[in-house]
Amino acid sequence: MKDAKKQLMAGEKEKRDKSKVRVRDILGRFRLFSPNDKAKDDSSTSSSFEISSPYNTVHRVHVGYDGQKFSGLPQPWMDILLRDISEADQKRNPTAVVTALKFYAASLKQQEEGREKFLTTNSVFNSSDEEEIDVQLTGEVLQRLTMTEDPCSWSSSSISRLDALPSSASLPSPSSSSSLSPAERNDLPPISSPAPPLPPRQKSGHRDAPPPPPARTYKPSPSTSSVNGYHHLQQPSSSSSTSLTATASESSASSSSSTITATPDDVAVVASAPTPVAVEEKKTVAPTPAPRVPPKVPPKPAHLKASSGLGSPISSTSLSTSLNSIGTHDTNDRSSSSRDGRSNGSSGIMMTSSSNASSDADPLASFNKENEASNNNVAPSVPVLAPSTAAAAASNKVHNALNNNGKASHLHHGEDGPVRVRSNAAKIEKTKMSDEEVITELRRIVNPGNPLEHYEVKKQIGVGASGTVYIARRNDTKEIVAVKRMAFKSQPKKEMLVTEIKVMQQYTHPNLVNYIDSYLVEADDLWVVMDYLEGGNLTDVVVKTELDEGQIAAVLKECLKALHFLHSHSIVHRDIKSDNVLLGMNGAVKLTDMGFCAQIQPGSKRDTVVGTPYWMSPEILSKKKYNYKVDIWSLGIMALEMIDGEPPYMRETPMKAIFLIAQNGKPEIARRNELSPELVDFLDRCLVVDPEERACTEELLGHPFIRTAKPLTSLVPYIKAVKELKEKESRGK
Ligand SMILES: Nc1ncnc2c1ncn2[C@@H]1O[C@H](COP(=O)(O)OP(=O)(O)OP(=O)(O)O)[C@@H](O)[C@H]1O
Repeated sequence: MKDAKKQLMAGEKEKRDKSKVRVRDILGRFRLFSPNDKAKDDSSTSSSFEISSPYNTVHRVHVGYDGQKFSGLPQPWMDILLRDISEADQKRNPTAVVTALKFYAASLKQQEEGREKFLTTNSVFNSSDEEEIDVQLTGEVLQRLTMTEDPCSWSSSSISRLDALPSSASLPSPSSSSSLSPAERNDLPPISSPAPPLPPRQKSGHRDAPPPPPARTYKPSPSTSSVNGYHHLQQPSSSSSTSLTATASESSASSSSSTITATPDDVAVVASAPTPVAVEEKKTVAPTPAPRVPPKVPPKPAHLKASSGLGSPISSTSLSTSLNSIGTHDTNDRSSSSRDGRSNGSSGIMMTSSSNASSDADPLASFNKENEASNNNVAPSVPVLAPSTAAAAASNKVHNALNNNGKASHLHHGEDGPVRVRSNAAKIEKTKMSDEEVITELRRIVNPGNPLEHYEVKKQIGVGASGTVYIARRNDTKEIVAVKRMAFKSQPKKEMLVTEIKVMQQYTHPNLVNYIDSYLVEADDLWVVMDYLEGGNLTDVVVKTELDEGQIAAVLKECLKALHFLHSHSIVHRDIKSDNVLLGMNGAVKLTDMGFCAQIQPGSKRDTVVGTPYWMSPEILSKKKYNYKVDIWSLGIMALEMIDGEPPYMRETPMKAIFLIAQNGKPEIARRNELSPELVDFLDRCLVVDPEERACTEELLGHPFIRTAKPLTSLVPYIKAVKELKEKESRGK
């Protein structure tokens, strides 16, 4: 290995001397990223755990925690948990374990659907699909957790939920609401003791550390047999749990639950009967609890005050709260909830997952809304078809969803004339569009005709999760473009592709990869034609070379300009990482991959889990409400990528990485002492756990570190060197 590296280095020495490109002495991550290696790596990491994939199935895993260790997990999960997170660590921070388990559960869902993006360094699809996977903690777990860890870590999660509570709501939380969770303790060490030290990330040598997990292609371990404790329960998709209300036994660990208690995040602690039955929990009416003194509810943030009506309470009879139910908050039938948040005689606490943003479950909803709103300084709205078309039906669906989102009432025409009906009295319609509707919508936004009449496809340049990217030449102008071709019908998240095209069509900026055309050939072969960025992606550069601080500042400045543009149009990118930064041979730096973009109305927040674990902000991982500040966190992680060649915890398994992010919050800056104070401060402003305290694009664009940016041309020798190295590598194969 060392010899090969020496040879490679020698071969490039001459050029490097000339261009002074500092080549990184680590190639592992890059190699793992090669599409050819993908299948190999996947197969090497897969084991024998297989889960069938019935439609509309709820998988529920009831997890117990006795203060010492987790129980009730299927054995393969337990094996992975023990392999990745030591018992001591589990004990130290069970909440972080739960966060990791939630992601693991979601990864199984992804696996069932044949998607392999989850728990890899590739992007994670949003969690609206994950609502049907459910990890529930049972028994004494809440009580134990609140006793064994910092009790305030639970309540801090509740704080974010409390934002949406009616101010009169009481919260009989066992813990104080004033303290911060581990994840919120910015700049402080983890709760009880520090996390296990990370492997040192020296420039050279750290790749020779103990064998790392397959970094870019991690896949959860499968098993050949069905597993204990893993239930498949048929349930209509529309009835997926969306309540954030959670219940727990209050005092007696062995008795059935008698008190409704708010729990952290979306963690459902179902009735503490020894063997709870998942689906029935929704129908259970908890006995009326003894009155409890409500703790002080933190003041509601100003941006939520005006929208209390949006936080339509969810019935406490919806006891089953999915760990993965976020992002589905508009699908509940809230008709049974009364105004004060109580229902069916239950005196449980009502919490709502509704944010005052539109649904995350359907990114189109917000987009269509945006289209309808006049946004003249950006781009023309997408035209609306006649109501008789399927597109109009889809559009109506979106309208219904928006109306039913608690934002508007509508007129009901009864015998005695129109009656204004409260929006939350109407049945909420699930906003998810059918495949047919999505295709109709797609047809509406793509160019008509055959792309082969306009473009000549030259050669393949890359393979992504959703399709293959080619170089092509435009017949009329002879311009070289990139074409991404996707088999649309087999895409797991068709709406996201439509979203991506819409974002690209509507928002053009010098620091975004610009859209040129799109076509749908024979209802399946989707072409998206865009700028060709010959320099490839930033990942290749950060893995193979070491940029200096001036160059790092130059890249960050360009990314910040793109983010500033997106954020000022209320768009959050949600998947910022080096893989999604493309480079031109002239040093141009452009953001790509708009599939996860979402519209966030100013002042509002979202809660769908979207992104790529290693780059994800703590608030996304812990399923709190978030806003555009998530991009700033990810940008900080990307800065660390440029410094170290990889994001923090990259050498850990994804499960452990999620645990560590949830536990530690802000990552350790391994080479802090080697960095300029300006760069350290820049990182410190991006990697702030509390998003309210985290810098915005405006602040960062004026940051002293960004002012040290070198000209973009300084990147050119690096981009060229990497291209040559890659070509050499592919010739050697
Ligand atoms: N406009 C472009 N110009 C040059 N190279 C590109 C362009 N778009 C993508 N690529 C390259 O093609 C490869 C595949 O890109 P793609 O966007 O499909 O990857 P992905 O992000 O993994 O997939 P997906 O977007 O489907 O999740 C990557 O190496 C990327 O750098």
